[in-house]
Amino acid sequence: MSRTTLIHAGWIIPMSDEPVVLRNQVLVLKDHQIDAIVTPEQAQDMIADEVLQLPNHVLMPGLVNLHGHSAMTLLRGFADDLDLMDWLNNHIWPAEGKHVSDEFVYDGSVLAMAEMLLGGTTTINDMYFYHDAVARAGLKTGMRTMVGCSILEFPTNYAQNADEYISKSLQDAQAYQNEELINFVWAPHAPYTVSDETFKRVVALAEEHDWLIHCHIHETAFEVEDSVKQHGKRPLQRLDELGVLSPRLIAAHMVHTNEEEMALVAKRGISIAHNPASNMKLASGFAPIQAMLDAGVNVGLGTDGAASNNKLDMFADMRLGALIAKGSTRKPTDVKAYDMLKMATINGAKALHLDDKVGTLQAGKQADMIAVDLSALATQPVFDPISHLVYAADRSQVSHVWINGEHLVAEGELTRLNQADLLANAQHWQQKIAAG
Ligand SMILES: CSC[C@H]1O[C@@H](n2cnc3c(O)ncnc32)[C@H](O)[C@@H]1O
Ligand SMILES: [Zn+2]
Repeated sequence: MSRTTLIHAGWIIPMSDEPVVLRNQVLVLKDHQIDAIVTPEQAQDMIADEVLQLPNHVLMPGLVNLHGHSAMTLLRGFADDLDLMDWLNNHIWPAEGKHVSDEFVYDGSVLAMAEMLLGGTTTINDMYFYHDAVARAGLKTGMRTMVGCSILEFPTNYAQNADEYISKSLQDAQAYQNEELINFVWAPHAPYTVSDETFKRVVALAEEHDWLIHCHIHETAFEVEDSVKQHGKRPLQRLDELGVLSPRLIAAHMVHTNEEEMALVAKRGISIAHNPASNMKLASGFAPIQAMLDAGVNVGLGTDGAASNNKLDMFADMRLGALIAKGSTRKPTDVKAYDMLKMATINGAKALHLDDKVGTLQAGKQADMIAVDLSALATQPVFDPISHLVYAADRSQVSHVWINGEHLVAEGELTRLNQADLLANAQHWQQKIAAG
């Protein structure tokens, strides 16, 4: 039987191309889908199973976290104040070698997804090991999950070599073929950990299985310089020659990108996942986001993992991303509030080829949406809700979250998950990891 909910919202921001703010309108939610946006007068004649009054709230599409490693919540605060290669080689990879297992990934991913849901994230583009555990966490929490199947040339607890990463990924994906909210993506880790031969295989497999590709690219100056030493070319050029650059690719970071490369990225139709907090914390540098947008590149927003951010807070990263874009170029008009809001919603959906389903509030789309309560003192008065969402609001102001029409956060509380269980589990892992 079909179920209708009428949501009366103070402001509705559908995230169309131009900044549109609808005042005091009603969104009609029918089962999994957005049915219409109507006036309160039109809504009066409608029969509904539920009516929600959200007079001080913005209703908008859910946030799309375009780059993350969910399970790394269990390593949050484990190694701070280091640059990327020191952090990975001397701290994170040894710790992952000791602790990462199916259980670690499931528990860490559920914790991450709970944190993200409470903060208004409705899609995560993940990249980690033990893909079945990530997919199970997505099903448990109700999060729309892109399960990134990592591939490296060296052994980890999950697999011994590229062949094994690939065969396990294909096997893991089989069980989830009919799950609406779970999709699988190839995730070759980075140009410095994946060989030419494996990249070529990934391109062929992506075409064969119609999967996207998600890869860390040009994250640090060291990565680019080292590639020039090892291969005689910058990573992007190497990947272009290997056929990796296409609209299937989501390039995480692209901090060190020159003008020629931006033009190539635009020409190849690649999307970029910008991770401002992780780039600042690992001291990787400032990605030239406005220049990329000007070049016509689709740029989305990501948190990266909780071990390098250390929050999974898209509101914090929208604010940080918009501020550092201006500070780094000394141009106040760079990455305006609405540009950033697009990055965190529709641009992310486009990168994941999900924009026919989510990313905007439009009739016929799946209902991935959030309500943000602006009645807090910190977001008063309201001249422009778009400004507040990017520059003033906090994730704690997210009051309601729906994914595919399911109400997963209501009045700021998780509806499916028990917070006390999540806390107990996090403490269990803290003790285990601290014991070495
Ligand atoms: C194969 S994906 C998981 C792999 O990536 C590591 N990782 C986490 N954050 C970053 C980053 O910003 N750059 C490069 N690699 C990263 C993570 O620890 C896993 O080993
Ligand atoms: Zn990453």
